[in-house]
Amino acid sequence: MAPKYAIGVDYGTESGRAVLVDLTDGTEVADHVTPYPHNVIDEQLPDSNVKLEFDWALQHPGDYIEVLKQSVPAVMKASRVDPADVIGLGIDFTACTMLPVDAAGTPLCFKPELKDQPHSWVKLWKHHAAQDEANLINEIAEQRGETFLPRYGGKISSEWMIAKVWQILDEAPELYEQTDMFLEATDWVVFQMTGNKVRNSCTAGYKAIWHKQDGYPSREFFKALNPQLENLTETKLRGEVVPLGTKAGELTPEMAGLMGLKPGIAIAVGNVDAHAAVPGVGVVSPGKLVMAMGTSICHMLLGTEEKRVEGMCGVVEDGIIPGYMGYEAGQSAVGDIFAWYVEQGVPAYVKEAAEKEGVNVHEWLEAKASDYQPGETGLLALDWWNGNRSVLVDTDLTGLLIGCTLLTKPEEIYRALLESTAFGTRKIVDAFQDNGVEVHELCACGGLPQKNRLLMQIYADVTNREIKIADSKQTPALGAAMFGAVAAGAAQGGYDTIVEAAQKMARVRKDTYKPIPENVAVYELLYQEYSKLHDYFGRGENNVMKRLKAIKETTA
Ligand SMILES: Nc1ncnc2c1ncn2[C@@H]1O[C@H](COP(=O)(O)OP(=O)(O)O)[C@@H](O)[C@H]1O
Ligand SMILES: O=C(CO)[C@H](O)[C@H](O)COP(=O)(O)O
Repeated sequence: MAPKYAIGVDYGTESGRAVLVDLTDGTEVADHVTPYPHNVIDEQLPDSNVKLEFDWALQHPGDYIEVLKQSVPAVMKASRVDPADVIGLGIDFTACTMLPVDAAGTPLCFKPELKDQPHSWVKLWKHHAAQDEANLINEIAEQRGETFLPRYGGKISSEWMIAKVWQILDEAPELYEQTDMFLEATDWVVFQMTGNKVRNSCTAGYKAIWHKQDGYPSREFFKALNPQLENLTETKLRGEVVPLGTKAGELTPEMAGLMGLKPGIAIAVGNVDAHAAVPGVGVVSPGKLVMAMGTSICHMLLGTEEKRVEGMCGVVEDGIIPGYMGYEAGQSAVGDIFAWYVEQGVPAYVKEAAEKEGVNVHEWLEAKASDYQPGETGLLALDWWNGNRSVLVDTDLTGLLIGCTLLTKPEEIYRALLESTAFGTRKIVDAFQDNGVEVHELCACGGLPQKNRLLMQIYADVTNREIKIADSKQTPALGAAMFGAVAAGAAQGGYDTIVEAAQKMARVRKDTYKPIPENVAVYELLYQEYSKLHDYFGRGENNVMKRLKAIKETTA
């Protein structure tokens, strides 16, 4: 029989990419990236004078369709694979990236009369302007002794569905009324391809407080937030929630025409980028922490029991791999911090030198920073440039760099920023380990492990654990393709379970990053200092970051 193929489409923060995968062994035959034409909308609405407030991050839903229109035909063309041999397609997405739609499923921002209303647009995962609502959700849930709270590390994040929905109700009540449903963007794109509105258990579980046995929180809880939210889950969040790997439907003839595929192929229910990466890197059993390392890091882990872990993003039964508890934690900015420094903090001579040497600024700084030993810069940083997702769960926290002198060099600051993110990951590893969820080894995927060797060695040294690296450059997309193959099923040339698909299709590289004992010892000392700063600024002893933010908001 001719080999069969599936396509995985990975929707990242700034771009979407499609990968065409051979189902016999996971070979990535072709890939193509489409940058989102509108990128992240965080200053002004498109074709409008409307300026956005601080902490907003929106997207244009049309950009997601553009990825299907450009990247899918591009991989078909490059591979010369016969469309008849493509049996399934899966997608993964950033989350919670959500949007309000009308009864026909049309995004409200597509309506001319609503396009100038910021709340009609897609709220990207890193939209952090619903922190007030998140704080109240946590306060009220705690007062009421809601049993869901421990499943989310004790705090519901402002990045998630309920805080974002409530912000819309608070700030744009008419738009809330006009909304027929709030959908995760991943479910909306699947709806575009199949005509079926199906909610996936992964985003519902991690981002919308849905539980396999208990469903959503009670009407009483929502009423306590705001009486207008009492019926939220039966109305604007209604819809069947189905497990990962389920076939959401078949590709419609119209979309097949746009994408260069055959109508009727199996489309898997939506998934989250980091979660799809777990089978993508071949992890289908406990003890192996998968780090999806890009603009942010998501830390994914399987376990057999539901444990309480401070500040984790969530534990969801079957949330990653069926049969296991799926744990998620994360850091809201990692690559984004390095990007900030490269774009905003580096002197002109660095940019000129990098250009002269034919490397990018990251590469130039990495090479220079590699000449330093751990501790030699005298610097230490807190990695909260975009708030803290785990373990403090507080988007109002901000960055900190300590130890600068008149002799401090850009590469030293760059190294301190790399180290700060490794310390943030160590906090997460320790939180799991200390609460009985074992972490034996780390598996890294995403853009960063391909780009920065120094960063990966620092992570091995700071966590004192070996790090395996995914062989795929597009691990979430590979995982999404696996789910596409499962949606198609073995009878069509796919797989019946995600475990089988991962065993056949995933690979890690032979070379790994191993901790260097001398570095581990110094980083242990630095980590103790990091921990003191972490608790001092992050646990209420000195709320200077919040006070500065409050002053900024009143004077802006
Ligand atoms: N050489 C480098 N070292 C460290 N970070 C880098 C380097 N090159 C790019 N980055 C960062 O990588 C991030 C993009 O990661 P990537 O995995 O490609 O994207 P995404 O998170 O959107 O999927 C950006 O935040 C960028 O600043
Ligand atoms: O919270 C998430 C998953 O649960 C986001 O999707 C993620 O943090 C964004 O990913 P990336 O940095 O790869 O764009």
